[in-house]
Amino acid sequence: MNKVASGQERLDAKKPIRQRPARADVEAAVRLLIEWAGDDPDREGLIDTPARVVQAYEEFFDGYNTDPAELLARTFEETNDYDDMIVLRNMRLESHCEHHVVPIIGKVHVAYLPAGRVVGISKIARVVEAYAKRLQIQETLTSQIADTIQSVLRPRGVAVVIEAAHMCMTTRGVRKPGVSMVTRRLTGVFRDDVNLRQEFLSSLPQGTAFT
Ligand SMILES: Nc1nc2c(ncn2[C@@H]2O[C@H](COP(=O)(O)OP(=O)(O)OP(=O)(O)O)[C@@H](O)[C@H]2O)c(=O)[nH]1
Ligand SMILES: [Zn+2]
Repeated sequence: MNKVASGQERLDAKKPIRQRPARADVEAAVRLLIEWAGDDPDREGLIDTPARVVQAYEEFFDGYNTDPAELLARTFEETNDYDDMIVLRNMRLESHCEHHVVPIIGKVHVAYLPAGRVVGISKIARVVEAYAKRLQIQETLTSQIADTIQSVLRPRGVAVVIEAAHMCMTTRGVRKPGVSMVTRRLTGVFRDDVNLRQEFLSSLPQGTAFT
């Protein structure tokens, strides 16, 4: 098992990153937002909405409760010299933009080249979730996923590509539906070896962010 954090760091990771405000205060804040929208928070259809929104936030932002590095702590020695690319394509991305707190919906593709040890594939998807379920910008999300896998698993290289639609651009503001943003982070051999990088990038499905 890789060493990923000291005992104290591990204990800290189980706590939320920040002290949370009281639930009642947050529900009161949602009431205010309903009034700001122009509606009556006491009408029947809205009376339970503050509680629902607070609960939804617990789901949307559950990533703050998880230490992504810890998720990769259990690795398996690969004894048959498997040394080629391992690719997880088409992981659905559901995140929220840190500027407007509206959804970012897309796809995440992750590849790594192992150096003796491999990780359970679901753990890669869990790392994606742990960072996606936070307030994000796409560039940061992309880098965090790649850099965590690189620093904990220490493979020969990691490649992360994200293609996503930002609701802050499609449903408000500039209102450009159909636009997707593509970001990528390459480490190790994926950064240095043009052919390898090309092999990975050309294996990715194109234009799939909205499905
Ligand atoms: N680079 C980057 N920008 C993002 C991301 N998500 C949203 N944005 C942009 O963040 C910017 C915030 O700009 P501001 O001028 O501060 O906010 P705003 O007045 O609401 O901007 P508009 O969306 O243009 O109306 C906007 O251009 C968004 O499109 C992201 O993941 N990465
Ligand atoms: Zn936004």
